[in-house]
Amino acid sequence: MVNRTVDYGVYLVTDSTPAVLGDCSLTQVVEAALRGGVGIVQYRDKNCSHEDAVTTARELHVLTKRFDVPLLVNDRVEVAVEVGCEGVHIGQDDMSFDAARRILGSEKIIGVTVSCEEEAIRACEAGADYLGIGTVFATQTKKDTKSIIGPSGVSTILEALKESGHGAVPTVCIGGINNSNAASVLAHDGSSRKSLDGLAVVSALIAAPDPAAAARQLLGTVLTAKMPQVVRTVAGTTPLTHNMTNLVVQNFAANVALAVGASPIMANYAEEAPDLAKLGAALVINMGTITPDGLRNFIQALKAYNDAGRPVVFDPVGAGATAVRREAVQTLLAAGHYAVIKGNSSELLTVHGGPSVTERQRGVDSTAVLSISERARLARDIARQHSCVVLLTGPTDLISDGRRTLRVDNGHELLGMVTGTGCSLGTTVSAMVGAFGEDALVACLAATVLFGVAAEMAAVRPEVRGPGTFVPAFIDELYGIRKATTAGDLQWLSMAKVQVVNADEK
Ligand SMILES: Nc1ncnc2c1ncn2[C@@H]1O[C@H](COP(=O)(O)OP(=O)(O)OP(=O)(O)O)[C@@H](O)[C@H]1O
Ligand SMILES: Cc1ncsc1CCO
Repeated sequence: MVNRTVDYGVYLVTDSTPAVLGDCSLTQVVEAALRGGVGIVQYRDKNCSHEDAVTTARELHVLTKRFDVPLLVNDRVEVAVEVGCEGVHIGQDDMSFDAARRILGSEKIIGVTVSCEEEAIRACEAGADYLGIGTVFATQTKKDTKSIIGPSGVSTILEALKESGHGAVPTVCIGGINNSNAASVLAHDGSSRKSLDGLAVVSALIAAPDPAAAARQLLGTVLTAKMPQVVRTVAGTTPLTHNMTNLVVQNFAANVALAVGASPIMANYAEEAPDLAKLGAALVINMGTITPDGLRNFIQALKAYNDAGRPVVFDPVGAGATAVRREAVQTLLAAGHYAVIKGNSSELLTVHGGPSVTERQRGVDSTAVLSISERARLARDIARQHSCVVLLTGPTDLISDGRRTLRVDNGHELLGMVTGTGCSLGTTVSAMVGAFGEDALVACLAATVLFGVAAEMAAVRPEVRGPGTFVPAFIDELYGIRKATTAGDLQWLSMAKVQVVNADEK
């Protein structure tokens, strides 16, 4: 079993046949798809010579390494060995799993195609690193399909995996998935108790006129479909959120945490941090009402959480407003690692720019005027700089882990008229990242969309006449969405406005 985090969200399987690739270059198409957010690539060519397969796989491996994405080879284990790529994918009629494992060793990824419950359970028992479940729909590229299982067949297999204790094995489904049917395939799997980790596609990317755009669209669909799982996990595990936060928002942030199903503790004394981290908490460091004593406590608590391997969310409130805050930001950034850095544009310009930045915030609200693309780039660059997820708030929120960058267009202007909505979003993010550590980007996305949709629902309630009446309605809607999600009602998901963006676009 390999010990690395693989993003199975959008899984590209190559096809070099003229009917699919046309006269395009395979490496160019794969590069575009990687730019669009593909998280894993499988090189599949059943017909070419060993030498040609090795040459192509080597070219692809140079590319995938640049994107820090694993490359697998379909069936041809000897090609994978020669190229030194990250693993193989084998079908039921290919080399046996045990033989492949013996040749490749324990560090390589081995995925297996399965089309029924028995095959799925057998592959998991043998030690498969992930399963490709299919064929979902009949396709031009795979006419030799034993069985077309449809979305309901996928659900049956997922259910069987859960029942047999293999719920943790990652799964993708494959066969005729494209941007028109992806959402419904994922929605179908939502009824099962184990969710798909991603979608494997061939023609939807290889034959797409713009593979990068097609990959972005697919990724947006996959990430959106994962949000209910985050909300359910928080509701089901009641994660502890340890807030070292400002004097203004203590009560509001604690009530928001309760509404989303988390357990808040507002504790500013760092001596408590090791114990709380041991209890599985996630920490929020919010410097809204910073003091010298507060700063010392932040640093000590940050170290305790880093030592315990528990996530920390940094909310550099008012970062650009005063010299004291600008210096505190630098001190806190240098003191340890954050899972998430969140803030408005002014705050994150200061985080990015260091002490010489020209951004001068007038208070805790943002005064920066940046375009959406500038904000996307800012979020992406800070994420890379600090190896974390960045959540840049405002009327449009931008979220990036340095590789995938998303915009969320949910929310309501009343959120900007109430103090502490950004801070309580930080608290919510900590609960979501604390409960759903496998993908902090998805956790941030779920928190942000949940906030935005709850605000939209609250704003249209008849009793809401302004910021004062908005606050209790907003808390009620957060609670309502949590309750609906755990009861299987995902109507709120249709209100989500999520798009994967190209952070390189000027
Ligand atoms: N005009 C707006 N329209 C829609 N949503 C908004 C608007 N302004 C803010 N939001 C939402 O409000 C939340 C908080 O973002 P904001 O940028 O106001 O944080 P902040 O400045 O850190 O707030 P605070 O300092 O009050 O805690 C986010 O979910 C964001 O999407
Ligand atoms: C108004 C205010 N002042 C310091 S922190 C805070 C809460 C919103 O950021």
